[in-house]
Amino acid sequence: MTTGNGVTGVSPEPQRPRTPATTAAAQSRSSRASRTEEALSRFHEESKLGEAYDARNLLRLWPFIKPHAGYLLFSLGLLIVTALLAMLRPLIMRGALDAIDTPDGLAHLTRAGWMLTGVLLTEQFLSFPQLYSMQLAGARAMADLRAHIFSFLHTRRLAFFDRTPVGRLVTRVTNDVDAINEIFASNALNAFGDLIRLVVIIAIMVSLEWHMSLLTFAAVIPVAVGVNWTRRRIRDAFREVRSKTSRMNSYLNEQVSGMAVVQAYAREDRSDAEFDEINRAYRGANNRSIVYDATLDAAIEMVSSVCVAMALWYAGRYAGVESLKDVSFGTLFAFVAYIEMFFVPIRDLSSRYTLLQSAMAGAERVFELLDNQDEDAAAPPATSAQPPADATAGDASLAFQFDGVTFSYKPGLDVLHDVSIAARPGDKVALVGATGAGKSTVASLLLRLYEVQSGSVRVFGRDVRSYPRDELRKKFAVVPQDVFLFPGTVLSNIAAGDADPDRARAIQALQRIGALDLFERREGGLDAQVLERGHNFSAGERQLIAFARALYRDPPIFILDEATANIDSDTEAKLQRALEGAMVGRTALMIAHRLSTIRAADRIVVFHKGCVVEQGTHDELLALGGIYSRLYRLQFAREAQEATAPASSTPVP
Ligand SMILES: Nc1ncnc2c1ncn2[C@@H]1O[C@H](COP(=O)(O)OP(=O)(O)OP(=O)(O)O)[C@@H](O)[C@H]1O
Repeated sequence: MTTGNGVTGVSPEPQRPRTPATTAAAQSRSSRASRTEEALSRFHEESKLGEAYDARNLLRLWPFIKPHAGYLLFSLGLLIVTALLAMLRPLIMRGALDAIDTPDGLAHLTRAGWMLTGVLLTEQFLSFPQLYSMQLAGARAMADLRAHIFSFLHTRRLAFFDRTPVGRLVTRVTNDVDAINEIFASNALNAFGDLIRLVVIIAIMVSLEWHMSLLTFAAVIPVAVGVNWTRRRIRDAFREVRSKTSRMNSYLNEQVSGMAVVQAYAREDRSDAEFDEINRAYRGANNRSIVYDATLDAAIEMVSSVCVAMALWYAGRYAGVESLKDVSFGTLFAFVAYIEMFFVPIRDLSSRYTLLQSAMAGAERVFELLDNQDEDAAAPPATSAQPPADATAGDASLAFQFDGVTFSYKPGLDVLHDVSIAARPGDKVALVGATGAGKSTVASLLLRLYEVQSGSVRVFGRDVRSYPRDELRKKFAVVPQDVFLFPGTVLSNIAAGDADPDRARAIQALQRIGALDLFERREGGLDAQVLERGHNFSAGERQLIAFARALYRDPPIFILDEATANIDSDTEAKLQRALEGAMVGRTALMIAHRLSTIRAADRIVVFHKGCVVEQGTHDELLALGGIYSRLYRLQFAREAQEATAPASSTPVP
């Protein structure tokens, strides 16, 4: 069900009598809900673009078209030939009709028939390579553009993905590029041929009979007014179509990804209603573009018919007039044919213009995305290892070091405040603190997924901003809380990022965490198929794969974000011991909620509301009697009692 203001609502509840208090509460709820809707809609809907289309956006496509320009030129060459050939047809007919009363009139007619056949066949014969080469150029250029956008996305910082819905990005790479491709696929570049045709037709018409030509040309004025009137509206309609497509893709992406929650919370009806709303908006935007397009088409068709009628009227009215004496039947026939031909390129030009508008809308969106380079220029240099001007040399004997780091995802809302942490090579540092205290953010900054606002983050003495991206990331292996698996096999997932997976190394990695048996028992073993997002593996199995992936990578620093959260205590105990061996000599940053993780640490850093409030060993912090000791008493002490017995009795694999 949809409310009047366009906000989707759930199925109606039974009406209760409303007191002033409940009404006020309901109003406040509804205004909150509509604010949320507005915010969501702002997030999903496209930003408003400039008033006029910038045709320069189409010129910016040239680098992608240039490598395939040969096909394009070939196609345009053929286009000129076919356009000129089409012009010959009425002239051939005129010759035949004018000669019909002469003694060899029939022979003329037969010759004209053969000539027409020849012209038509040549046109058709040439139109295949013309269309084929045009579409080939377009398909290849657009494939290059899609590849460019995709690699461009890889250079964006996470902050960019935080504020851009996935559906919008999908729309850029698919629908918007398709809209540009329509220039080639629908032969919009035939506009070039249309113009040539128009010029030739005008020249022929004037040479045939200039009075009647002027009547026809006068009709161009209402057509021009009509085209101009619809042009703006079609452009706006196309912009809206693009925007609604993007919204629909975003919504579909969210709903399909969150299908488990939708079904578990019986949210299907509400989702249907929301989708209905988006779908209706999309259909409305499409309808508007269709209406304007059809109106323009019909108007041009009507003007063309009126012109033919006027030409016939003129010829009939002034048949005996001196200046028209030489208008033969053949000329009149050819003239009427040229009037119809005259409006074809005009009509085609307007529909090609419509396509061009759609393509420009697509190009505008694509380049809007590609232009955000400055905003997200935070992508680390790919090759240069030059440190930024404000980077100072750090202590090279430290594996990593946070020095007075302050960071916020949104301006003014500090998530980390003046954080200083350091770890020597081989140290195991645990970050402890309440939910939302900023622990995972520390890990993100270490990988330079986000940029610090002040202070510095150094890895092996070097500011992370001075590292080429690949070099920095190679120093880490991350085992996140929520493991992402790519479709493929267990082996390809363990060897993620490795084009040529090393099976022996993957087996060794699984062996080291004591999970080889578990995966070998599975049908297919290491070659068992992993479906999208690893849905056919349990959360614990996914975490084990992530551990194996980390060991396979063999980096100097591990980041474990509550990495054993989904593993049963028995397996976790085995894993802990196996990891102790595997991680000897390596540095680890462990984000910990469980005592077992904290126990493995040499040093514990306690976070509270984005600040480091305590640092030290387990015993030191207990003795301090601060936040950690309170946390320990409330949470870990019970866990310790429960875990001691089974954990200590479990044999090491
Ligand atoms: N991408 C993001 N954009 C905006 N805010 C974010 C983002 N990621 C985290 N935050 C906010 O930053 C704060 C710290 O988040 P962080 O994930 O670092 O906490 P945490 O201590 O790891 O929490 P948890 O223990 O629940 O994993 C939280 O208030 C969170 O809402």
